[in-house]
Amino acid sequence: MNILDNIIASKRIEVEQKKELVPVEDLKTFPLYASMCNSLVSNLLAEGSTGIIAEFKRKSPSKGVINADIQIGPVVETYDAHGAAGISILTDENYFGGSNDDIIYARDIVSVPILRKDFIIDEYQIIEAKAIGASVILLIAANLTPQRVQELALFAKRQSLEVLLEIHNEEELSHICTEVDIVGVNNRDLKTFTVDVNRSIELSEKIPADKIKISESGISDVDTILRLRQHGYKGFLIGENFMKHADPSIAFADFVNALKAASKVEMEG
Ligand SMILES: O=P(O)(O)OC[C@@H](O)[C@@H](O)c1c[nH]c2ccccc12
Repeated sequence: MNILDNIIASKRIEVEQKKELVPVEDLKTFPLYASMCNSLVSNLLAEGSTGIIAEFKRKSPSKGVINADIQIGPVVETYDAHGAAGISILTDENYFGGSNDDIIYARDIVSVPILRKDFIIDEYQIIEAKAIGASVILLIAANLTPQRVQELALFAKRQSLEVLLEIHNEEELSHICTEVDIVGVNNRDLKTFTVDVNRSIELSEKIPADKIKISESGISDVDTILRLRQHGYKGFLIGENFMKHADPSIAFADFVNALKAASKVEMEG
C-alpha cells in the first residue's frame, strides 16, 4: 500500500464516523451552509490576478512537520490582503494537522474563496465543505474512478461549489468532465512524493482548452510562475514555500511583490 491508499482507507472510516456524529441534516443547519460561495474561477481569470492559491498546512506526509503550532488567522489575513486569488486550507487532521474549524475561522476573516483541501470520496464531505464555508472542493483523480469524479462534481455543482480536479499523468486526463471547472496538475506524485514542475508543462496542451489550468506543488520561485503562464496556467497552488517560514505572512508578501515586479518587467519588455 502506498501513502495515498492509507489516507483513503482511514478517510473512509473517518467519514462513516462523522456521519454518525454530525448527521448530514445537521450540517445543513450550519449558518455558513446557506451563505453565498465566491468564485475562484473569476478570481483566476481577473485581469492582473496573481493567480496564487496560497495554502495553509501545518504538516504533510511528504515533509513531516512544516509549522506545527502556527495560528491560522494572521496567515490567511495576509494571503487575502496581499493578493491571493484563493486560499487552500487542509482540513485533514491525521496527515496534515488541519481541521474544519480552520476553515470556519478563516471564512469569518477573509473575503477570497476558500478551497477545502481534503480527500473527498463521499457526498457527505461536499455538504460538509459547504457547511464550513468553503467555495471550492478538490477531487483527486488518483483515488476516484472517472464515473465517481463526475458524480461528485455534479453533486458539488448543485451545491453551487466550484470543482477543482487534480491530475498527475496522461491516463488521468480521462477523468476530466463537463462538471469540472478547474484542472490542476499536481507536480508531486502522491504515491512517491517525487516533485517535477515539468509535469505541468508536459500535460498543459493535453488539457481541454475550455478548462482553467492550475499548477500545484513544488513551486518556490517567480520564474517558474512566469514559465507556467506561458503554457496557459492561470493558477499556482503554493504551500510549503510560505508555510516553512516562521512567519508565512512575510514570505507571502515578499513573493507577491517579486511576482508583480517580474510580471511588470515582462509586460514592458
Ligand atoms: O506545499 P507545496 O509543495 O507548495 O504544495 C501545495 C499543494 O499543491 C499540495 O499541498 C497538494 C496538492 N494536492 C494535494 C492533495 C492533497 C493534499 C495536499 C495536496
